Amino acid sequence: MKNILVVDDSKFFCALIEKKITESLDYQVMSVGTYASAEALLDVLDIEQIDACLVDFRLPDAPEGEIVQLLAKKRIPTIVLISDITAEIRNYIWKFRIVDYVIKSDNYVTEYIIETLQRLQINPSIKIALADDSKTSLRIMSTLLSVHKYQTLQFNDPLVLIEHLKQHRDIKLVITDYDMPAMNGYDLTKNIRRLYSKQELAIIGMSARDDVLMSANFLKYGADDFIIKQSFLAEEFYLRVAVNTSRVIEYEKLTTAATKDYLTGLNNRRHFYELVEVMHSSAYRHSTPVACALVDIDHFKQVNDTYGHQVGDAVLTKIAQILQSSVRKSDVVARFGGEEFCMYMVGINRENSQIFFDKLLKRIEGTVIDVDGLEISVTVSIGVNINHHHVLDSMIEIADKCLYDAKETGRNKVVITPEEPGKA
Ligand SMILES: Nc1nc2c(ncn2[C@@H]2O[C@H](COP(=O)(O)OP(=O)(O)OP(=O)(O)O)[C@@H](O)[C@H]2O)c(=O)[nH]1
Repeated sequence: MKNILVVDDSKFFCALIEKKITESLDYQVMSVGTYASAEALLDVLDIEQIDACLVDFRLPDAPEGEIVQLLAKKRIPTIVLISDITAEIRNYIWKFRIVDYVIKSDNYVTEYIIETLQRLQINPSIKIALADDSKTSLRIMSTLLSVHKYQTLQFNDPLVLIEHLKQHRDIKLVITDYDMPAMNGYDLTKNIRRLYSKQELAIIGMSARDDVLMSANFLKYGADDFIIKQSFLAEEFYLRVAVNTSRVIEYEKLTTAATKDYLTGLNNRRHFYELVEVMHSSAYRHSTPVACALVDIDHFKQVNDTYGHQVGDAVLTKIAQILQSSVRKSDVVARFGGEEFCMYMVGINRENSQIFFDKLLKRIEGTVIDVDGLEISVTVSIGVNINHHHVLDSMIEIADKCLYDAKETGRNKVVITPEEPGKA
């Protein structure tokens, strides 16, 4: 477990924030009240184990913010607590590349700290692309974002960025300058919007131009936000990045909840139908061979009854992984419910279906599933329909009959639909 170091001489505040952090985050909290004790602790601790630091700007033995400098030297992400912010103090603390500062008297303070710490946990999985022809701008933005632990990719050519976005769908935010030789920010925004909706990827436009229309135009072409380079403030930049990436992540979570099985991460039954209906009608029209298989774990009730539901869940998750990793990207695997899975594969003939499902059966039988030291093996029965029927539900119904035969005739076996007369 990662650690948060709190340096504050108020015992009340330390107790309050420790309670809030341990309630809502997977962090262990260490608290000290002085600069000297923080320094002594940092000398003996493994810095890698400290995920973030929360420090009071004014400590009894270091009243001028010396603690901020100490933590910056150790490169620990730091949130500064302060009760009397002035322009001078603000400039001083930002020099040390802090994560953020928080005004202590504010009622909202603990909530804001928790949100910021939560973001520091999530941000390493968020990829942000930066488009700017100025290497200095790219470096400044990338450094700022790395303090908040975001992953960044830098592009000085917008055309290269567009190609990258076509190949990789994991970028959550693009921050783009306006003036670039190969393509301006408006055109880049328009091009990105042809590839991604606002829910899938956010865009922030940026410009140093003194043009009042720039912000409105960026937004009209599909950007979500705009930052003026001249009045650039780190705290504003971070908030805009956080708001825009959070929106995309929240949408992604909603989509995942609607389409994926919560336990195994496979497609759920509803999404299987959404994906496969289209594939199947095309395969049927073009007489492309398909295999529709139902896979059911044998005597799964016994696993639950003997070892408990948690072990049962681990077994389901492992089998799901095996099924998903056995097929091509173009095939669809879903959990249909309970211990039953459905697989739909395009372009596989009778001979290859037999080879594929026999191999899958053996792979599952030979897998030892380790659940906290407990070693379990299971077998599956598989019913496969490779005969064409234009209705998808009928394809599945026929596979289900084969599965029933596999169960009835001994389990741990594959039953494939017999050849249809006249269709050899
Ligand atoms: N752990 C766990 N168990 C589940 C889940 N969904 C369904 N089950 C259990 O799966 C078991 C299915 O049992 P049965 O339908 O009798 O089938 P079986 O024991 O596999 O027997 P055969 O299919 O005939 O080989 C039941 O005990 C369900 O409670 C789940 O999400 N997690």
